[in-house]
Amino acid sequence: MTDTMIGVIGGSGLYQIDGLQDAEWRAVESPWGAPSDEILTGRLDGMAMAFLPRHGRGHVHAPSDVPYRANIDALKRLGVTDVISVSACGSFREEMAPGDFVVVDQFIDRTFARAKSFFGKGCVAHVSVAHPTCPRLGAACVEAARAEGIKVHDGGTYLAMEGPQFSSMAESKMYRDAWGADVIGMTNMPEAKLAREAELCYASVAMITDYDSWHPDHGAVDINDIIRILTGNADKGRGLVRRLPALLGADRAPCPHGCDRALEFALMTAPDKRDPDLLARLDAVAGRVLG
Ligand SMILES: CSC[C@H]1O[C@H](OP(=O)(O)O)[C@H](O)[C@@H]1O
Ligand SMILES: Nc1ncnc2[nH]cnc12
Repeated sequence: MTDTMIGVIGGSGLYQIDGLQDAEWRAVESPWGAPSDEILTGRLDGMAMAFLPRHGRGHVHAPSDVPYRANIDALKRLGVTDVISVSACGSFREEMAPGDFVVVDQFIDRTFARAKSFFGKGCVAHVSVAHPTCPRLGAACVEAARAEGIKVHDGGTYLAMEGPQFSSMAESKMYRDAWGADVIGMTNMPEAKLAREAELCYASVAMITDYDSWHPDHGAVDINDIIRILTGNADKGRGLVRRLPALLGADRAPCPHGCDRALEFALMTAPDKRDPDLLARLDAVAGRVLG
C-alpha cells in the first residue's frame, strides 16, 4: 500500500481550486524544464493533493507550447499517484451536449509538434497505451460526477488536434463520421502518454463546451460561447474533485490495471549503452525501474 496523492491538471477555465487545507503555491523544479506554473499543494479531506493549471494562471501557454513533460515529471516528483486531467472539448455527438462531462477512455492522437516521450536515444522504452486511461480512476470520476448531479458520459474517444485553430467543417465531419471520435480537444496528448510512461494512473474528465463545426444547427465554434459554458462548468469540475478523496481512499492498493507498473518490461536499451545524462533526467519518472 502507498499513500494516495491526487494531481489535478486544470484546463481552460480551471486555473485554481478552492478548499485545500495548508494550501501553498510551490515552484517545482524539473529536469524537463519549467512546468506550466507553480503547483498548488495542500490537503483535501486529509488527502494530499496537487493542482497545476495546464495553461498557467492567466492562460499563457498555447496547447502546442504546454510543457507536458515538465508538468508530468513535476507531479510525479511531488508524490502524485493519480492524475485527473480536466479539459474543455468540442462534441461530435448530438447526445453529448454542451455542459455535459465525458470521462474519456480512448484517444486518437493527431498532434505533431510536441515532445511525446521522456525516453529516446540513450534510453529507449516502449509502453503500451492500448488502454490509455486508468479504469479504476475513471470509474471514481464517473461516480463523483454522478454524486454531484453532473450529466456524465462513461467513456468516449477524444481526438487530440494540434490547434490552436479549431477544425474545418470537413475535418470535423471526418473525425466524427469516418473516425468515430466522440469529442475533440488540443491537450490530452501527449499528456496521457507521458503519464503512462511515468507510471501514473490517468483519467480525463472532458467538459463539453460546443459542437465543433459539424452540426447543421450550430455554427462555427465561437470562443465566447465556450467561455460562457466554461464559467458554468468550472464549479462543477471543482465539485467533482472534492468528492475524489472519499472515493479513492488514502491507502492505495497497486493499480489492478498495471498503470503504476507500466515500465516493468518497457526498457530496451542495454544497461551499458544507457546515457547517464538522460538517466539522471529520468530519476523521478523511471527511478523505480532504473534503481
Ligand atoms: C478555450 S477553447 C480551446 C482550448 O480549450 C481546451 O483546453 P484544455 O484542454 O486545456 O481545457 C482545448 O484543448 C484548447 O486548448
Ligand atoms: N471544438 C473544439 N476543438 C478543439 N478544442 C476545443 N476545446 C473546446 N472546444 C474545442
